Amino acid sequence: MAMTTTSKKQIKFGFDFTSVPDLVACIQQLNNWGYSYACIPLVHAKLKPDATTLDRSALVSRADVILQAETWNRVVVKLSEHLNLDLADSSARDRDAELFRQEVSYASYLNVFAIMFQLPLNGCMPNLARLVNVALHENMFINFYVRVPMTCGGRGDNNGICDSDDNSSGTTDTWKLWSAFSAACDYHRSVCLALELSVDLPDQQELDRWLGEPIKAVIAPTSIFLTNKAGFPVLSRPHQMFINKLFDLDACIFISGEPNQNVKPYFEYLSFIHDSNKSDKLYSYSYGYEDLLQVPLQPLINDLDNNVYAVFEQDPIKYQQYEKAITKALTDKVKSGSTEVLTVCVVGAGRGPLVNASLNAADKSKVAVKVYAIEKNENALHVLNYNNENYWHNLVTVVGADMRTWEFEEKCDILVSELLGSFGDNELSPECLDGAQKLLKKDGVCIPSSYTSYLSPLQSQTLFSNMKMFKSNTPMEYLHENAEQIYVVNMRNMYIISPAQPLFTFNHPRSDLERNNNRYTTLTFDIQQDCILHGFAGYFQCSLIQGYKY
Ligand SMILES: C[S@@+](CC[C@H](N)C(=O)[O-])C[C@H]1O[C@@H](n2cnc3c(N)ncnc32)[C@H](O)[C@@H]1O
Repeated sequence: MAMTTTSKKQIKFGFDFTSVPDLVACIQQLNNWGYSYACIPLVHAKLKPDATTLDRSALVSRADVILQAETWNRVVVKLSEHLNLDLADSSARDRDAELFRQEVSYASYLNVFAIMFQLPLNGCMPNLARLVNVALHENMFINFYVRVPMTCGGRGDNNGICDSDDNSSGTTDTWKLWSAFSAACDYHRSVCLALELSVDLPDQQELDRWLGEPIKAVIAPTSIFLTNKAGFPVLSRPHQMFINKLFDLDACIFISGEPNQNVKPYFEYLSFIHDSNKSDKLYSYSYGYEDLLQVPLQPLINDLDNNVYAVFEQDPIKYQQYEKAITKALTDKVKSGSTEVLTVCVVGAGRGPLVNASLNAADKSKVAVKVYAIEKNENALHVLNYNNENYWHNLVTVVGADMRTWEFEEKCDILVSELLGSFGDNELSPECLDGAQKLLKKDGVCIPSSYTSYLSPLQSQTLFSNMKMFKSNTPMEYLHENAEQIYVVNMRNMYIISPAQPLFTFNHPRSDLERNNNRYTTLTFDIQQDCILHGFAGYFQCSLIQGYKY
């Protein structure tokens, strides 16, 4: 595929042809412009829109052999616009249903990239949804792109289409129409959104809400572009900002306009704004893992392997912050009059990055320390012993034990750990540290000293579909089990419905060790607009030592 390659990711570009008298010439033109994908009507222009014949063998599309199979894989075909599957007249409805079946069947035979159709803006679509479900049931490899204008006046020149006589729902909110349709298709992962951008963008909230939808294609009409002084197409600032967010979703961007105009500059301009968008280091690090659900680790029950430790150790920020926090704790102790050798216990030491941080901190603060590394994973102990001999000059005491039950004659001044899950306490840090607190002197310091989990309501059809399919290919089979599970995920295709609120806070050391760690609370969120609650997004904030957060 001829796609734009940048250090960040590839963008897919295409052109949306309104009619294609000569398909080979059209694909040639596409290549000349540097676009990769073609969006074309499936049915040849020779077939008049009002044709009623069911025998379209000579008319449907073109013989598939005129294009190579891999070229068809880069084609999105548009179903006939005149099909109306929800007509009251049953014979006309049945005729259109048969034409729909034929077109979908032929598109599926061609192995096209996707099948596109317009969502009826009168809100009348139950039979369309039924036929889409039937088609998906019969052919699991097809993808439907449902073309929806982001605002009601956004579909080409058909301004005010929602006000037409057959407007049965009376709604002008195209998001609601899409949402109802997608629910009628049970949020099937092969029913995706082709969002048509409008000249006037809706307000920020509505824009953000679209980002929670499975947008796989974006139709950018040439009419949304402005012309700069040099005569080249440019986008307004709000359009630029929105399209940059769409690039992140990996959607294919289709320019739509007159094919006889020079459309190459549109593609060049969009590539330019994509490349000038400042690159996000973390994003490129996690590229390919967006919206991928993973079950959180349970390092207390399961012993981690070396790959997992290696991933932890790549964190560019965390260990620097720990080193700073341990340095502060050591200097604070010395300032407060302590002259003896200070004892640092690293509990859950893994392969030793926090031991390194402790030794570095001792060097920096010029405080004499005695370091203990406590780890219950017997395999990680080999690495700790190796590091001790080869790098730590045998200055560290390596202990194979569970921190909750280890008997320690002395007490330590500083208890260092990193037992936090993505939601704070979900890897049982509070329970482990409560058990380890007996290792700490009365005036000892815990690093981290506290952490708080945060929660916000979330709309994301993509995450919801991924959740449904997590344990099986049959969405219903494990639905409830899957829905009760928490996941670690790098979220991209989502909309945060309301800002996050703090949930549970844990402090260390605790004065009320007799209290268990069960927590229950209720949060109330202020919701500004209609949306679908698919789940909750959680994260945590941690204070290593007062004044330090990561
Ligand atoms: C999230 S890992 C962090 C490892 C290391 N500190 C790092 O930053 O790479 C947590 C470690 O704590 C260990 N661990 C968990 N619970 C423990 C317990 N109760 N006693 C001792 N070690 C424990 C696990 O085996 C694992 O090595």
